[in-house]
Amino acid sequence: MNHVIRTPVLGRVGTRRKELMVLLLISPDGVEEALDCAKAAEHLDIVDVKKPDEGSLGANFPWVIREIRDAVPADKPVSATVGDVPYKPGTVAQAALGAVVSGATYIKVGLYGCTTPEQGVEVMRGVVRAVKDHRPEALVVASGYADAHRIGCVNPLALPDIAARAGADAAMLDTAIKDGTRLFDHVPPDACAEFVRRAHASGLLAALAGSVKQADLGALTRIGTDIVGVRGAVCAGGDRNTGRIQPHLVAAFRAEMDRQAREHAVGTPAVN
Ligand SMILES: O=C[C@H](O)COP(=O)(O)O
Repeated sequence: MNHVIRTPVLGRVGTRRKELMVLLLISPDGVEEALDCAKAAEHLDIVDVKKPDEGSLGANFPWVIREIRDAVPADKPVSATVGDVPYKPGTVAQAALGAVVSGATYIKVGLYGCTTPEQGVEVMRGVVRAVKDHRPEALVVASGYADAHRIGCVNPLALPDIAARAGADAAMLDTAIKDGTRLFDHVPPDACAEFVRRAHASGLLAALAGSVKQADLGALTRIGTDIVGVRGAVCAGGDRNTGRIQPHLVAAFRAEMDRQAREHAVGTPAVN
C-alpha cells in the first residue's frame, strides 16, 4: 500500500511504500484564517484556500490565493478549490489555470455538475492540461461528494477511475451539503476503504473529508487515507460557518492523527 511522505523541499507530497503518515489539509476561508493556520503551521501539511459561503468547494478570489501563499510558510503547499463546478470543461479549465497562476500547487475540483463518469473525465482532462502546461509539478485533485445521492452527481466510488483516466494525481471525497452529516454517514468506512484501494491501485493519492471529527481518525488511518481535509473540526465550537479556525484545535487534531498513526503502526506487521 502507498502512504504519503512529506517532501517539503518540493513543496508537495509524493508517495512511498511502508510509510504511515496521513497529511492534514486545513481549509481557511480567507487571509485572516490563513494567518491562524500559519501559527499552527507545524501541525498541518496543506493550506487549502476556499470560500465556504460559495459552496462546499467554493472558489476564492485569485488575489486571496496569492495573499495566502505569501502568508503561510514557503514549505507548506497551498491548495485552492476551483469550485463546485458545472459540466463546462472550458470554463473549469480556465478557472483551474487561474488557481495555479495565483500560486496554488494543489488544484481541487468538485465535480458537482457531472452526472456521469465520462463528463467527469472530460472536465478533469481539461483541468490537468491547463494546470500542468503551466506548472507540471502541481497536483490535480478530482473531488466527488460522499452525499452525491442528495445532489444527483457522479457516484463517489467512480472518482478514482475518473481521476486516473484524466491524468490527475489524487481522488477526493467531501460532503456537498454541510448540514452536520459526515463522510461516514454517506460512505461508510468499508466503502471508503474501497475508494482508497481503488485510488492506490491507480497510483493516486486518496483524500477524504466531510465534517470529519477526531473520532473518525482511527478508521481513516486504518483504511490508508493519504490526506484528511478538515475545517469544522478545527473551528471554534466545531462550526465551519460561524467559528474561526483555532490554532490549538489544529494542534489537538494533529496530535490525535499522530496517535492513531502510532497505534496503527504498532498493530501492523513490519514489511521488509
Ligand atoms: O477540504 C476540506 C473541507 O474544507 C472540509 O470541511 P469540513 O470539515 O467543515 O467538512
